Amino acid sequence: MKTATLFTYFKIVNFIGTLPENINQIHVDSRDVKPNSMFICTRGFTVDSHDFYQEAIDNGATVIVAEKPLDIDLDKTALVIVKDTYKAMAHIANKFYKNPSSQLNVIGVTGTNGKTTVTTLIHSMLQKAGQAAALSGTIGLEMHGEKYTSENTTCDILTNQKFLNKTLAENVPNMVMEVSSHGLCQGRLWGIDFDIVVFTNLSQDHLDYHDSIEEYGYVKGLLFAQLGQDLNMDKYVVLNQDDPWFETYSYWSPFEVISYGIHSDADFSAKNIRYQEDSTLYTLLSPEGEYEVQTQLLGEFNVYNSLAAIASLFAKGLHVAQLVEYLVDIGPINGRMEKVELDVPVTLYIDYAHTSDAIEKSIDAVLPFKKRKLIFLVGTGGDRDSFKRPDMAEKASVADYVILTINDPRTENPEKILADMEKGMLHDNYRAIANRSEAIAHALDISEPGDIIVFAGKGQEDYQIIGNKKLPYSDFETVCENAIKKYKN
Ligand SMILES: CC(=O)N[C@H]1[C@@H](OP(=O)(O)OP(=O)(O)OC[C@H]2O[C@@H](n3ccc(=O)[nH]c3=O)[C@H](O)[C@@H]2O)O[C@H](CO)[C@@H](O)[C@@H]1O[C@H](C)C(=O)N[C@@H](C)C(=O)N[C@H](CCC(=O)O)C(=O)O
Ligand SMILES: Nc1ncnc2c1ncn2[C@@H]1O[C@H](COP(=O)(O)OP(=O)(O)OP(=O)(O)O)[C@@H](O)[C@H]1O
Repeated sequence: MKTATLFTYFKIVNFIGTLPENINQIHVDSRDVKPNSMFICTRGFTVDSHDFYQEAIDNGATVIVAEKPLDIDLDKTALVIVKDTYKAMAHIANKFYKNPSSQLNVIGVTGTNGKTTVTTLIHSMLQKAGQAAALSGTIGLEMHGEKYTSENTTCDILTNQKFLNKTLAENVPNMVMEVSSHGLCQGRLWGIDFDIVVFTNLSQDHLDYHDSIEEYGYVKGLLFAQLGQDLNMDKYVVLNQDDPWFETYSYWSPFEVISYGIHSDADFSAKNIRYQEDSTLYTLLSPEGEYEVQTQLLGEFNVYNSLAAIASLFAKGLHVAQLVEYLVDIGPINGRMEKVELDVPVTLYIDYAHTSDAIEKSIDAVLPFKKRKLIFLVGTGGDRDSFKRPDMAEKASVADYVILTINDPRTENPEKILADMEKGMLHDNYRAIANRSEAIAHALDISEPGDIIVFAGKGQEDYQIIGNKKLPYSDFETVCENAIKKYKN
């Protein structure tokens, strides 16, 4: 790629040295730089990578993009000074990777809860419709059945553009992306031309990062504004009409809104919902008529998620009758209200609920078929959003017996995390156990045949972060081991 062509549509403060004719790669981490690369310095939350330019040069960088003059040998490396390296990176990456999103059908899903579920449903349905699709989100990146790990739910600018470029190069026409508020706030989505944007819901989360729930809501709304203003494009906004942010988001974009909901007169709505232990049934009212829907996903929240997925693909031109058929065969989403298939006399679910709203919804999902006790194990993470802890415990108090534990302690004192949660408990029928494996063992130990146990907080994750170490850990394995110990010996 001709280096000079990458610096258009933003102002250069100063060019120093001679630009190489071409560069092979672009990097933001000095440790990853390869010969003849561009290294873009950024002011991060923890470090300022303007401090690592020398390492980048030692690794072969021939162009450094920075916000200030740096003391470098200009014979070998050019220095390009810009006002804002994040914005410059969005422009440079977009050009370097050939603006891939403009040639793809990109669907972005945002909201506090349900992003992974909705993106996975859309991805699965597209594939069933014979349309190849790539996926990016909390579970990682996926294309043609191959999975790649990612650091974040919403990747950084370079990773996004690179993956979109690969999607296009491999003739995959669709990209389904989870869009987090951190991603929007940090501009990780800048340069992505979305076609359909979807909103699940908004409730309290991430208030360690956002100043208020209002700011959090406005940041999420950036996704709708990001559809742009070119009305020659076939673009849609898919919104949950039952959510208080519906009205606000509906005027953030000029593109047509397709609504869904249960308690409102939405374009896609669910009536006559029947909750069962292994499936959920409802009548779907849609612009293409009435359909009986059956899904293996449990609970009212998954009725919303399935409506969001169906409405999004209707926006893309697929027929509702077909979408309803595809849905029947889609199994539970990894670690999201997923039943543990074991021949034991208790019913066990692994869930990823880690906000108070998700905990409420998770409990609501199992109450309709509760025969004996409901034991709810709830965890929260260390070093993150301590405000939500009492609320989470309060919502969990609806269960007959609650076990308070920790998802990832990180560097925070475990006793402090548990004490924060205990403040919200509404009854005394609970135990606080910091060690997650011991907490799970206790849940099974006190269980009796006929009980339901929900293990919330870790979902499918295969690690636990203790201190600064990421250690192998699995709720599935721990639950199975203890269930077998209790009921099979
Ligand atoms: C607080 C936060 O959001 N941090 C994000 C931010 O990292 P940062 O600014 O702290 O990076 P940094 O460590 O200061 O490094 C700055 C730069 O120096 C570079 N560097 C660093 C060291 C070195 O030796 N050489 C070098 O060049 C780094 O590669 C980086 O480019 O930018 C990085 C790249 O985009 C993100 O990976 C990182 O997410 C961290 C890991 C994170 O945990 N973020 C969470 C809060 C988050 O974003 N979560 C949402 C999901 C939320 C949800 O819905 O649950 C998400 O989208 O993942
Ligand atoms: N539509 C919804 N409304 C409320 N709660 C939901 C909804 N969908 C899922 N949940 C709850 O949230 C948990 C996480 O679901 P999911 O992974 O789909 O959300 P997410 O937005 O991707 O979360 P994260 O980005 O933190 O991974 C589920 O296990 C369930 O308890």
